[in-house]
Parts: sequence; C-alpha cells; structure tokens
Amino acid sequence: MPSPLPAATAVSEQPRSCPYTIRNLWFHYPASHPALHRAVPWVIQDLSLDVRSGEILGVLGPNGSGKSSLVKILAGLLRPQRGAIQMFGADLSQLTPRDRARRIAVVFQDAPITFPMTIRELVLRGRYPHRSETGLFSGWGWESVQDHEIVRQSMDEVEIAHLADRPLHSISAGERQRAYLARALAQRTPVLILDEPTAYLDVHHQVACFRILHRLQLARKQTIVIVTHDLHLAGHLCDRILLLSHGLTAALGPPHEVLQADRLESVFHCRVRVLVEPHPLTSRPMVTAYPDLRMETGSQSPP
Ligand SMILES: Nc1ncnc2c1ncn2[C@@H]1O[C@H](COP(=O)(O)OP(=O)(O)OP(=O)(O)O)[C@@H](O)[C@H]1O
Repeated sequence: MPSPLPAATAVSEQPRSCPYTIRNLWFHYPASHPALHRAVPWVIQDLSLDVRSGEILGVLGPNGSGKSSLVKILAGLLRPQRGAIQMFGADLSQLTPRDRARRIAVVFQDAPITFPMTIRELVLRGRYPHRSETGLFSGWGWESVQDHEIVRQSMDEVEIAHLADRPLHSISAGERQRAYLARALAQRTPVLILDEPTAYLDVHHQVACFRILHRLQLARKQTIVIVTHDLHLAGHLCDRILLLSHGLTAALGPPHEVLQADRLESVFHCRVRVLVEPHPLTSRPMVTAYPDLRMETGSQSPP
C-alpha cells in the first residue's frame, strides 16, 4: 500500500491567487525556411482560460490539435507570439527556470533518457529546485534527510520503490512513466502538468495514476492539468475539460457539458459512434467510442 500523502510543503508557501490566467494566446512553431513564414499554421488560436486553484483540468482533443504545445507553453518552454500568461499573478515569461520549477512540475509524453542514472537519482532530481542557492550545497551530496524521505514517499506513491537502484534505461516504458511521475511528485509544486501520463500504463497502473492525482488534489490542493486521450477516465477525474480542435477552444466546462456525443463526433472527425451515459454510482459521464460498422457496410441493422 502506498504511504499516505505528507502535509503540503512548497504548495502552502505559494501565493493563493489563480495558477494561470491566460488571455488571447496565439502560438505557432517557427517556419522551416524564412520564405515559408506566412504559411506557418497557428497551433494555438486565441485561447483565453483561467486555471482555477486546486482543480483538475483535462485537455482533450484529436491528434495534432495543440495539446502538447499548450502544455509546453504552460511549462514556459515555448513562447507564444501573442497573448499573456500570468502565473500566480506574475508574468510567466519573466520567471526564471528555477522559479518555474518551484511552481510547476511537468511529466512529458516521451521523456528522454538523458544520461545514465538510477530511478532514485531521477526522482531526487525533483528536489533540485529546492536546494540551497548558495554554492556550498550545489553539487552531489546537497540533499537533506527530508529530501530523501520525500523521494522515498514519491517512489512508494507510484509503486516503483523496488526499482530504486535500477538504471533508468533498463526498465519498461510504463515503469519509466511512473518514475517520471515520481520525480514530479517529489518536486512538491503547486501545479502539476501531465502529458498523457497513462499512455504506457496497464489498467492497474492507469487507475492507480488517476487515484494518485485525485489524492494529490484532495491532500495537497495541487492544481493539475492533464492531457489525455482517455475520454472515459477524464470524465471521471476532471473538474473541467478544455476540448481543443485545430488549436481552437471547441468547449470548456465541466465533463457533463463538454462530453456530449454530437460534439465529440464532430471534433474527432471520425466514423465512430460515441455513447455518453451517466455512471450509475458517480453520475459522471461514461464515454464509449466504437466503430460504426454499419457506416462501412451500408447496413442499417446492428452488426
Ligand atoms: N517541433 C515542432 N515543429 C513544428 N511543428 C510542430 C512541432 N511539434 C508539433 N508541431 C505541430 O503542431 C501541431 C500541434 O501538435 P501537438 O503535438 O501540440 O498536438 P497534440 O494535440 O499534442 O497531438 P497528439 O494527440 O498527437 O499528441 C501539429 O500540427 C504538429 O504537427
């Protein structure tokens, strides 16, 4: 059993205002050649959004709709060409990388393996933004007993403590995804951003991941932005959902408002039938997408 979440540390030290205030955001990637500049498409178009303190915001949309780009913008890794992003009342672009790392932990879709390290060393990196700024403790050996305790708890949370001394490159994709999640947990930031955190996880760990996020929200009041393709789990976990379509906001609101069958079919542009029903126990929307084989065969009767 994972150990219970410890009391908030860094979270409670942060200002209590809105985690993100986003106004009229426009973003495109640079052109591959200056002559092509005018032809570069906008990836995010006129996005305005307040991310509320302590909410779980799901970001959904088809492939290429701009979800990962938005995550990178929110993490301060990409700069929008137009618009404003305030984080806890400060201009995001003015924050130093260290300030950002104390406020935002990010788990990317396919986190790279940079150089050889163990799982424990990876998770310990989550404590880097909190180490002393004086040069004295800037190298290896700076970490405190509390840092090691937080690392242990974070590994327990995602059930990877038994892998602590294994090299990062020697574990499976799903185990690696959980290791990066543990690093983000160890960072103890008020905001957690996750890009498809369950992509490589089996059903046990998918459910465990969503349970952890729910507990983080309750116990640490963390604000969580999660990109996912799992409409069903998003319907259960998220307080609000931002649905993107070609970089535009197709819908923003609580799951029962956003997850409407006709809207999903039109945004995902695919020949599927989408069933949305309230869960009998939670009343949260359950989304099932399945191929409409009648469309393929021209048959009117169910296959
Ligand atoms: N580094 C890049 N340079 C140029 N264009 C890019 C780059 N990364 C993404 N794009 C383009 O930006 C658009 C949005 O991509 P993004 O990765 O944000 O979409 P996504 O919604 O996360 O997709 P997916 O569901 O497939 O992960 C796509 O058209 C993509 O081809």
